[in-house]
Amino acid sequence: MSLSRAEIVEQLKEIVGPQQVVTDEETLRHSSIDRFRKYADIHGVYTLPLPAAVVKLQSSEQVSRVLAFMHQHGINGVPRTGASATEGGLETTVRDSLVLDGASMNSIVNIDIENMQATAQCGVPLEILENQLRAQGYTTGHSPQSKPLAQMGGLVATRSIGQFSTLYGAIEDMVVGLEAVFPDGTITRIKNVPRRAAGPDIRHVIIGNEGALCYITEVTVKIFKYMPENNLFYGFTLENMKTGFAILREVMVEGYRPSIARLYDAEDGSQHFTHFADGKCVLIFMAEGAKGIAQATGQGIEEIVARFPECKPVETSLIETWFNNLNWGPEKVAAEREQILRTNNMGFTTEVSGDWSAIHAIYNNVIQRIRQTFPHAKDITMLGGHSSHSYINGTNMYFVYDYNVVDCKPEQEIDKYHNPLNAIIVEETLKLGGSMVHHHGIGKHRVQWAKQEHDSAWYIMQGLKNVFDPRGIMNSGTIYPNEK
Ligand SMILES: Cc1cc2nc3c(=O)[nH]c(=O)nc-3n(C[C@H](O)[C@H](O)[C@H](O)COP(=O)(O)OP(=O)(O)OC[C@H]3O[C@@H](n4cnc5c(N)ncnc54)[C@H](O)[C@@H]3O)c2cc1C
Repeated sequence: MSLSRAEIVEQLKEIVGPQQVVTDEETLRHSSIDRFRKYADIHGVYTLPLPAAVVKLQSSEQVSRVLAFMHQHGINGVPRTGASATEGGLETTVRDSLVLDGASMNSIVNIDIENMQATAQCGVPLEILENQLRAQGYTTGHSPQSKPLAQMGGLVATRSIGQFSTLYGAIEDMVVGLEAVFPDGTITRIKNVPRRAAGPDIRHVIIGNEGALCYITEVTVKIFKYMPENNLFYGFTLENMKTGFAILREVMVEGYRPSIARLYDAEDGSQHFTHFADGKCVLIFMAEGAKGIAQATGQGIEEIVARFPECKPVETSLIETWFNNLNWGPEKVAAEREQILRTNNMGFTTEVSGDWSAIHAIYNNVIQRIRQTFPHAKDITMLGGHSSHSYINGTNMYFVYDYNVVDCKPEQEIDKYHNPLNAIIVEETLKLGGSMVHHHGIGKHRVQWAKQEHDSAWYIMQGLKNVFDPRGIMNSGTIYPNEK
């Protein structure tokens, strides 16, 4: 027989101690959502079932005991660390869920310069780890825009990516080993080695699981030498996205690895680079690393861009200024809330990827379909996007859309605007063989396309869920559609 809400809370208090179990209404409301429902949140409207409690976890052993308790009684849990999620991964859609907060597990366990790796608990904010490393002349190389907010567990759980990905890779390229706890309470540790061929790479069962398979408690990542004195910046304006994609492709195919390689369309470019975009697309690069490498990379980029006469260089200090103000901390989140309340105008993003032969068509088809078919297109105040992470075989497209919220209650906003716009972007991407999600995770609002995204490989995805979370207690409705 299932436990009542009061029984869940009582038994949890016995497991972790009463101080660690938070049940005040205000905390529970804010813990029932993430930034996908930021409009409703700003207006104080919460429509999802409130969790029974937020559990402040202190150790892997506690995580193990709590998961085993949930597993035994069929209680749904939503793992959380930095709470910067944007795709509904933190929404509590099941009654009497528990929010499993790992933010207090925040020790940097080891910085191992000899072996160029750092180990941190799941609740260590990336910015804290990065600052400690930089003080010693090293870097994680990971720099998502949410660096001041996000923590190591969530960064790994979402397969996050940072602004310097073209050089350092995304989080999956950085993770050496990890510790995680599975729903039956098993604590498992994947050891730190440079490489091995001992069967499939099981790190990938954990990286990107979005809390739907296991709880990440500790992470070891690679570190790199930090040499900002060698950074070189480049910026260009150009007429069209097609040329921009062609340049990005050339840079990647010729083997250059700038840390930043970004292409903005005219609308997005005007938003970010008001001081010089002049209604044009914008292409920017940063070269970094050891001096010789940074200079050779910069020279290579200049040579490639020179083959495209429509590109006009801009003063490099303009790019550096933009770069230094890119990240989002709590103050920008607060300012955004205030602005949305004042203007009723808000913005969202949807990030996808495609190979070189598809990406321009994905970009065009999405923009045209939104402009021509979205019933509330007149409320859109900005529609565009950028490519920010390139690979030898393709790139991503990060669509950005702002709109005025007109004639709808706060709780209706996502269905009137955000979800239909998301749907167009996902559908157009899947049609051309791309991936519907490049780096924010599937969350709960792209989950209806998860099977289509994976197609016949869904067999493997489903197998993981069946084996590791047979009772379906881990973040129900995230990655795996809720069949009930
Ligand atoms: C302003 C802004 C900018 C952003 N920029 C970027 C960017 O540049 N690149 C990028 O990749 N993302 C970006 N994001 C998205 C977000 O920051 C990332 O997804 C980040 O990795 C989430 O980390 P977090 O600690 O905040 O996780 P949370 O928000 O707490 O959780 C995210 C997801 O991971 C799960 N989870 C959290 N902790 C654990 C754990 N310990 N074990 C298992 N599952 C867990 C949660 O259940 C949830 O599904 C941005 C978000 C914002 C608000």
